[in-house]
Order: sequence, then structure tokens, then C-alpha cells
Amino acid sequence: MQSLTLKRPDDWHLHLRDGDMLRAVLPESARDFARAIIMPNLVPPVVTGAQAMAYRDRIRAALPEGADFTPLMTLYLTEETDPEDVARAHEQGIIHAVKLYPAGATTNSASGVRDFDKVRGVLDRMAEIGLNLCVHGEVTAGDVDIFDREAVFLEKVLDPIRKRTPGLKVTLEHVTTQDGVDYVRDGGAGIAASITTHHLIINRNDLLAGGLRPHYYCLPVAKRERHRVALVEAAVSGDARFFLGTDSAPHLDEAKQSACGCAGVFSATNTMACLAQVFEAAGRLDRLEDFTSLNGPHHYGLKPNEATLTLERQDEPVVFPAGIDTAQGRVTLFDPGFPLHWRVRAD
Ligand SMILES: NC(=O)N[C@@H](CC(=O)O)C(=O)O
Ligand SMILES: [Zn+2]
Ligand SMILES: [Zn+2]
Repeated sequence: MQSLTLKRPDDWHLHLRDGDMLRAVLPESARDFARAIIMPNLVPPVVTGAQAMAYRDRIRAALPEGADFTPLMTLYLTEETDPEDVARAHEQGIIHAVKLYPAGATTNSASGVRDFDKVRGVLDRMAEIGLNLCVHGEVTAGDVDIFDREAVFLEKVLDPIRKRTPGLKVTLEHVTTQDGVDYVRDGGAGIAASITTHHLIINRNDLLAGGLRPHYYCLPVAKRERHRVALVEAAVSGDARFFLGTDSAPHLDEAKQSACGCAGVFSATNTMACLAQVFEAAGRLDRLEDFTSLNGPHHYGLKPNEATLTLERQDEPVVFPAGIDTAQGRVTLFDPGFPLHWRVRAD
């Protein structure tokens, strides 16, 4: 049997939510991942160091017995964020990044930033102390086509921010376009990008052709095939600026299968199997560890994990559940649309 042993992976972009949903989805990430950058877009959002610490404690309390999983907390940047609170939370080791949501860009982003000048003080302080800014990279203007919102954001928002605050470390989260990949490659020091599992696998036809597939709807929305191909090339290249952030974002089925469905794909359970398949198809299984386990820690200034994870290939397709059950209802698991032949060995 073919097998592949990697340093244990980390997830550099994860939504765990809270309460019943947290309890249901956390074991799905803790099984394969050692650490994850935890998104702060709760309702209400996690905006202060004290709130991040309280949320971290709720996550720790929800971990299954014996799990080895460290949540790396983030703060949700608002126009009222206090630079000193951010610096203190960083110094105390509570937070590992600050998250910028343009107001209205995605799920639970109403308290995000409208006027980027108002957060300059925080960004300057972050550059001084070497704290990373995670960015949902889409403009929200109604007159910008949804398929162009990432490319326009790079030019109109991100590049000016980086020019005004040199030295700011940035993660362009869930990059979905060739434009984003090029921007990161040519972007000089301090910029990297996370790539999701699903954006390596689906394009906009999978979402829209032959019927609307609400479980493939996420933001940024999946783009043309040529963009997906660019993402795969970046992921398998070994380039240290690209790493895994699953953006596993659970919503109840009733919220997705609706006349106005929520954005978010839940992929925690089968991400490692999906990625092994993508890297195998590209003939680059040798680069999987860079993408899932080495490049992310490098960008965040952390050591790779000591522990390892082994993937095994089997001829028979591996069967994953269609979804998981929460106390509030069902959450459908990402369906890659092809059989998966890799499984994580249970040690
Ligand atoms: N990616 C998504 O489509 N949804 C995320 C928010 C986000 O990461 O933009 C969510 O919180 O559900
Ligand atoms: Zn986002
Ligand atoms: Zn997200």
C-alpha cells in the first residue's frame, strides 16, 4: 500500500463558530490538524483581546478528550479597534493575527471596515510589532461584478494599504484568482496567500451549470477554470508563499438550501484526502507537506509541528459521511465530485 508521512498539518483559516456548532465541528479539525488560525466572525464578532481569550477557552473546553489541537486566535478589525489592545493581546500570546473584513463582504462582516484610513493606527502598530494582517480580499461596491471583486481589491485597497504601511505582514486569505496569485508572487516581502481545499477543486461551472449547487457557494465565489488551474499550480509549486487555509465554514443545511443561501463550504472532515488527491493528480505528492505543514508556519514565524500524520492510498474509494449532525441540524460535507482514495491513518 502506498503511504505518505508528513509533519502534522495546520489550517491557516478556519471557522469554528460557537456553542453547539463548535462542539460538532471542532473534532473534525482536531483529528488531522495540530493548529488553526481561528476566524473571529462570530455574532457579535471577537474584537478585543479579552474576547479572544474567552473564545479560546471555549474552544479548549470543547476539545475531545486527548485531542492535540491549538487554536491560534485572531481579532476582528473594526474602525474602533484600539492599537494598544491589539499590541497587548499579541504580547501576551493570545492572538496571532488580526482579520480585516471589508464591511459587508461576507458572512458576519457587518462590523468590518468601511474607511481604511480609520484603521491606519492599528496597521502601523501591527507593522512595528510584526503582527500579521489576514485579509478577506474583496471589494463590496455594488457596481463591481462579483467575479472581479478580488482583482479590484488588490489594486484599489490592498496595494495602497501595503504602500502606506511598509513592513506590514499580510495573508491574502482564500485567494481565488490568477490575479491574486500573481500579486503575491510579485508582491515583495511580507505577503503570502492561503488557498482553500474547495477552490483547488471546483470552478464556477460546478456551482452554476446544470443546476445551482448551494453547497459550493462560498465567498470569494469560485471563478473560471483558468483561475482554478493557477491556484493548483501555486499550491503544488512548493513556493513558500502559498499554504493551506481550508476556510471550512459550516452552516446548517437549512441556511444553505434557501432562497438566500449563506456563503461557506464545510470541508474539515475530508480536506487531507481531497488534497492528497489533487497533489497526486498533479504528480506533486512530494510538495503536499510544504503546502499543508511547512509554508504556513514559516509565514507566521512558528516552528513546524514535531508530530506526523500518515496518509494511505487504497484502491477502493474511501467513504466519508455526507455530513455531520449538530444539535441544531445537519451540515453537509464538501463533495469533491470524484472518488477519494486517500485516508488519514488512525494512529
Ligand atoms: N468563506 C465563506 O464563504 N464564508 C465564511 C466567511 C469568509 O471566510 O469569507 C463564513 O464565515 O461562513
Ligand atoms: Zn473570507
Ligand atoms: Zn473564511
